[in-house]
Amino acid sequence: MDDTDLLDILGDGAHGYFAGGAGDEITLRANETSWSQVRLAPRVLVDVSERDPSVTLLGKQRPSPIVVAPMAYQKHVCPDGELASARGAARTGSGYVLSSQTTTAPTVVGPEVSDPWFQLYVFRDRQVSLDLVAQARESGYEALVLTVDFPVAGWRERDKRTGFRVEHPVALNLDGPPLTTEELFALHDPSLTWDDIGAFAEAAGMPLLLKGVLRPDDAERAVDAGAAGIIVSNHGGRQLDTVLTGAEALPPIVDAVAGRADVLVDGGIRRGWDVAKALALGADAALVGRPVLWGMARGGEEGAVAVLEQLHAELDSTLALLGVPNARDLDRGALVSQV
Ligand SMILES: Cc1cc2nc3c(=O)[nH]c(=O)nc-3n(C[C@H](O)[C@H](O)[C@H](O)COP(=O)(O)O)c2cc1C
Ligand SMILES: CCCCC(=O)C(=O)O
Repeated sequence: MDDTDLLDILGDGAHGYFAGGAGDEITLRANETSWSQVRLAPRVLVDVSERDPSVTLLGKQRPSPIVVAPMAYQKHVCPDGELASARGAARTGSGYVLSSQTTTAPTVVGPEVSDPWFQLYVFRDRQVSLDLVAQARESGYEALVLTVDFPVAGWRERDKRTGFRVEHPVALNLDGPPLTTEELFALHDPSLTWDDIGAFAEAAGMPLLLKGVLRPDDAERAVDAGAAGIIVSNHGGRQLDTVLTGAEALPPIVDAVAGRADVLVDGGIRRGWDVAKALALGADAALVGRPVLWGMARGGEEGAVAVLEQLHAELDSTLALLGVPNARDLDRGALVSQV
């Protein structure tokens, strides 16, 4: 996709923050290429006159396996911010995860989309996190996504160069002058361990998913700690550069979890056939991040809808051409080999 316009729309600071990754951005690039290296093996002469993309997540049928990933500070992308992405998700039957680094309150976003999930960061001031959990519970969120790959920020050279500053992230009640991302990231609690997970699971009062898991042993530990789901993710290549990709990490994690929890994946999913590959490798759903932001940058809510509609149309085309009309029937038999 030609994205030369995004720098003009967003400016150097915001563009660097939203598009960028950590270090040399090796993982950022690998996220996309590793999906393209998974090869599909279509079956012919299957009746594909009716296709069904629905999946089951947290025990409930969902119209689509595509979920909008939690992403911070969306008012820097378009004026409606998180309302644009949430409405885009609602209009296309996509799932939605609101970031706890939101620029629109959870209470405002919640009613816009059915069964949204709330992403939580654990801040040094744990009360701030617990207050966010309470807000999410009261405004009808279905699940809590605890992100565990951000004890400290990744080494983000674009932000260091531009000094990008964030306007008032509402959830943190930070009035006062805009803060650099480094100042905001320093609010995270780097001392969080497995011992703390139980307390958040209890406070949640709703199913808990752990986001940012890349190892099967950690996935098993998450299941043992009571997680209802695992999100296999390297944070869009923004944390530790040169870590493995979602496509690489997914199969052994699916095997280790062995159906005891839902498994989702993200990072570099750009096309409907990437979504199909994620499901074929054993994921229950796939999260999409930056493409939704690029739609919003170009056209607000309508732009988010356009991106999500195209992903759904591509998935539908993939189910037909692959000879697997129901997304829930995708398995490794649809693939030549794993990455
Ligand atoms: C600008 C930006 C902000 C993000 N903010 C958050 C966040 O607040 N919480 C979180 O758990 N993940 C966050 N992520 C990571 C995404 O949820 C997701 O893991 C990743 O972007 C998926 O990769 P993709 O952008 O290649 O689709 C952010 C990603 C981006 C690009
Ligand atoms: C303080 C967290 C900021 C959002 C985030 O997760 C990211 O920029 O990747």
